[in-house]
Amino acid sequence: MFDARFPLIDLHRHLDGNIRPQTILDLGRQHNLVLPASSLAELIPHVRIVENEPSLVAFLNKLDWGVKVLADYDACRRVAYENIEDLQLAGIDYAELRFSPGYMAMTHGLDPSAVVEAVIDGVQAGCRDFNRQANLIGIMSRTFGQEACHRELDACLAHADQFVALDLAGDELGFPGPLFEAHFSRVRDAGLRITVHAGEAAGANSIWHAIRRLGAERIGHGVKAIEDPVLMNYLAEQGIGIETCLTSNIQTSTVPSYRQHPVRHFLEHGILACLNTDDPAVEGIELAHEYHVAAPAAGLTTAQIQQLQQNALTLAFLDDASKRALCDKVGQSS
Ligand SMILES: O=c1[nH]cnc2c1ncn2[C@@H]1O[C@H](CO)[C@@H](O)[C@H]1O
Ligand SMILES: [Zn+2]
Repeated sequence: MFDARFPLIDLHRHLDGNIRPQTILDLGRQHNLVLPASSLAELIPHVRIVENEPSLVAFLNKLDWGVKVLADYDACRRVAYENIEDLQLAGIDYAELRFSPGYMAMTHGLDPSAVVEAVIDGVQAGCRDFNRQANLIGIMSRTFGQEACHRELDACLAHADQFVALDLAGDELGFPGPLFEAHFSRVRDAGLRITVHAGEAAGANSIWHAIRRLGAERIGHGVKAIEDPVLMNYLAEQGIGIETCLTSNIQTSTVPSYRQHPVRHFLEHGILACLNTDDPAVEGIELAHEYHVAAPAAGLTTAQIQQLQQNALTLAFLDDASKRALCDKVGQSS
């Protein structure tokens, strides 16, 4: 369904939502941690969605074992490195990998700034070894409150030159955008780009707030934009991107079925929507599934699916020269 002559891009992919079940087992053994299971088959239901969850928060619980095994900085480096190998295995040419250093540091009392360093190190080694291109987006996990998010932001801004953007993720209903205005003012002062998870669990107002008060240029999920025609026009006119994650939206019960997903309306309205994974290991999918299975099931034509692929390049936090270089590299190898 996607065009192999054009770069395959994942702009919304949580590095800490993509920790391999086998790695969870390995790290658990290595550090003598108590896990809910000792075999892969028994572990899977604890770390992967096997049945759609009733809510976003229920879905997010499935990410927890992945970070609970991050007992030291080597473990953080390893999962970052494996994330790049996964890009190669999935045929993804360019990804923006996002992670929450505070969430990764939390269980074993690691220093979030040193977690950032370990992730950068693993990503750089992976990009060399697997001939991939990736940029990093720092996440503030709203679920742990304003103070924790300031500390996460400190850790990211201490390595500001290694990030292209900052994001806000986690429990959108429990911790709404207005709690994080001061944080994003710091992000803007640092000259970083901004994408925000909004309109996933909460409504269209959460998207308006992310754009107007937080400075979002892209919106993660943005499903609820469909409820507000004025917002739909605004997104199209301003070229604000929607990072759509179809399977994730089903698994969190944000939308009842692929067929009822608003992505078709976004495209028909001229909104720059693109297709992404979200948390591939937890969801049990890869980007190819979203293009080949989920997008057709959402009622998209081949032309619309290729539009999604092009929109990802338009929306990437890359300069024009890097975008051209990426196209040239893919064009030459296909
Ligand atoms: O689909 C999602 N919606 C909102 N937050 C998410 C989603 N997937 C992961 N995270 C959140 O991102 C951080 C880890 O990168 C965690 O806070 C996790 O809960
Ligand atoms: Zn996400």
